[in-house]
Amino acid sequence: MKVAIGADHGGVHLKASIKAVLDELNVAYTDFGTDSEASVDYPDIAGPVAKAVAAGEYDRGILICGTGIGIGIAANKVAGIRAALCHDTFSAHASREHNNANILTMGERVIGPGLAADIVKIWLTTEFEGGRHERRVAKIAELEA
Ligand SMILES: O=C(CO)[C@H](O)[C@H](O)[C@H](O)COP(=O)(O)O
Repeated sequence: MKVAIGADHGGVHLKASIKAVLDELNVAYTDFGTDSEASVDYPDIAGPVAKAVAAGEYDRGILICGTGIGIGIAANKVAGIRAALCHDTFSAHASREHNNANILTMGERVIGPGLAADIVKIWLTTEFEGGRHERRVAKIAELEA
């Protein structure tokens, strides 16, 4: 599993703690920045991560901003991306089983590193269930056409 990870200035600290979780899990990742609290625009981080995931260069993406909202909205503009905002473990599980989410978004100004670590672990290890969900995800792709 290869993960692309990125954050705007509102998510740099949570990104650092999630990278430690990925290290602990022996999950390979590339950090697309940003690396300081200097203000950046979240679409400039979401775009490269989302395009790399959509191109198949990475299996999954993790994007963090202050809320997880803007960076997810931006990522979902890229065809093939199903970015899911998850601030609880139930949603993390369901976003994989039901939606086959390929990008996880979170907000550093919303949750702490402990819950975020649990969410990441669940999100990375939960498989897509397929079946009736396959049909629904295919209909999402039709909306992109
Ligand atoms: O949460 C975000 C977007 O949904 C981003 O982290 C932005 O940084 C947020 O809008 C806050 O912006 P600010 O320039 O740090 O006030």
